[in-house]
Amino acid sequence: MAGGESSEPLLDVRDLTTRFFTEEGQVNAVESVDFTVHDGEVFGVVGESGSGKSVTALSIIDLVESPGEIVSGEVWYRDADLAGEMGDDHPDAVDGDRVDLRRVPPEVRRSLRGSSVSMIFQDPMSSFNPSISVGEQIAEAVEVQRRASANPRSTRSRTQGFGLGSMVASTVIPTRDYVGEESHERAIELLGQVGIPDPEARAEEYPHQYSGGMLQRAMVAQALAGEPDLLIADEPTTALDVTIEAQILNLLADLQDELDMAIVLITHDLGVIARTCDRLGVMYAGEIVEHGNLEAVFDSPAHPYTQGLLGSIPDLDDPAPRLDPIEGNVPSLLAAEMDDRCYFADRCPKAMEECLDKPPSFAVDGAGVAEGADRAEADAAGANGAGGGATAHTAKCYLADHEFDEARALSEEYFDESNEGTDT
Ligand SMILES: Nc1ncnc2c1ncn2[C@@H]1O[C@H](COP(=O)(O)OP(=O)(O)OP(=O)(O)O)[C@@H](O)[C@H]1O
Ligand code: NI
Repeated sequence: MAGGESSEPLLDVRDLTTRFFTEEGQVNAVESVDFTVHDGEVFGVVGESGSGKSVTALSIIDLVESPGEIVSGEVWYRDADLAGEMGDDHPDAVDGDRVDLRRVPPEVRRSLRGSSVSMIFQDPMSSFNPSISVGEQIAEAVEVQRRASANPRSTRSRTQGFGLGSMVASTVIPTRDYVGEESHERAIELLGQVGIPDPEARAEEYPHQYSGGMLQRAMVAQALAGEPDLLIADEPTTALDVTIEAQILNLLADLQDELDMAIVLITHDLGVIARTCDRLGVMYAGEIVEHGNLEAVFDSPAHPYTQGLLGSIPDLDDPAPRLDPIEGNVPSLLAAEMDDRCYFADRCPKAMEECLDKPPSFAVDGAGVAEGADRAEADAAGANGAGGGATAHTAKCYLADHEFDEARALSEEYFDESNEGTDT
């Protein structure tokens, strides 16, 4: 490979599948999800409630809780140092300067949390202890990362070079006595960086003394403590009013620029996607059903679900309208109730007989994937070092690559009849 900046993605998620094994049955929350995130870019994940956005995020950083389980998939993360450390003991987890986080020991995955990949959530209260001052908690996060980066990550050097005691101390949140002055100073600096006025004084305050927007900023500061390369933000502005939302989105954009951090931004709001993202994946029923760069997906959406979502925000400059999605219901993700067909077919105005088979991922015609000599041009045009794969516009929909044929359309009654029992 030529020198210069790596064209390999920072994160490459392949065939990720996560299920919950509940008493009611198996829930297919995330089904064979593929996407990449490149250095310094914002990748958006959009979809209705229950489509699998949060479970996708939690799967990447290995925070899925029982009865959930990641049943298959690869999560390739580019980190040359880590790849070097893992090479001897876990050769199958390493490919060049990338590491499959699914194939390294769990303690190695844990050690990356905060320092390489950080996550912020909709509810900042969930990230803070109400009885400890905000500054103290951010200082703790700084301290934890400081210790973690002072210790080599690999299991071998950990078990050989350090006793079990120091290994535990480095992974458990230190008590306040351990938090050094430097970490406190850094915490105040971070609060200032995320736009908290008078950070020195505000650091002393407790979470309940912060407004929602301020606490959201503080959570961002906490997530930045380990200087991550990738920030996963799950609906970070959903609970906020429009003005504060805009401020937080601007803050994330500034930080991303300043720190050259990549962001995965999860939202159900296409207006937020339009304002912030370079590329996006549209999720429906646990799958990414359309994927491409912002212009491609917004200008020529291929999946009728995406078309429906976009139809519900007629004016992108007016952030007010909420998604009022397509008629019908999000399907049950219980495996026993899922038919082996396009999951959107029963809500789709253009469903055809072909949609009774599960659609593969089609390249949307005329976009993203160029032929022959144009290919190199298309790759070169894919900025940010993104290759053809990253710029490709794809959709899991027969119509992405075929004309709608009235003669093969499924009548509306088709699904009503096959859903008998739900009617009165
Ligand atoms: N702990 C759990 N036990 C069982 N099922 C779960 C659990 N957590 C999530 N699920 C299921 O996984 C599916 C995907 O949920 P997820 O939270 O990822 O959706 P989402 O797209 O983030 O929705 P929202 O916009 O409401 O946050 C849903 O069907 C949900 O019911
Ligand atoms: Ni969610």
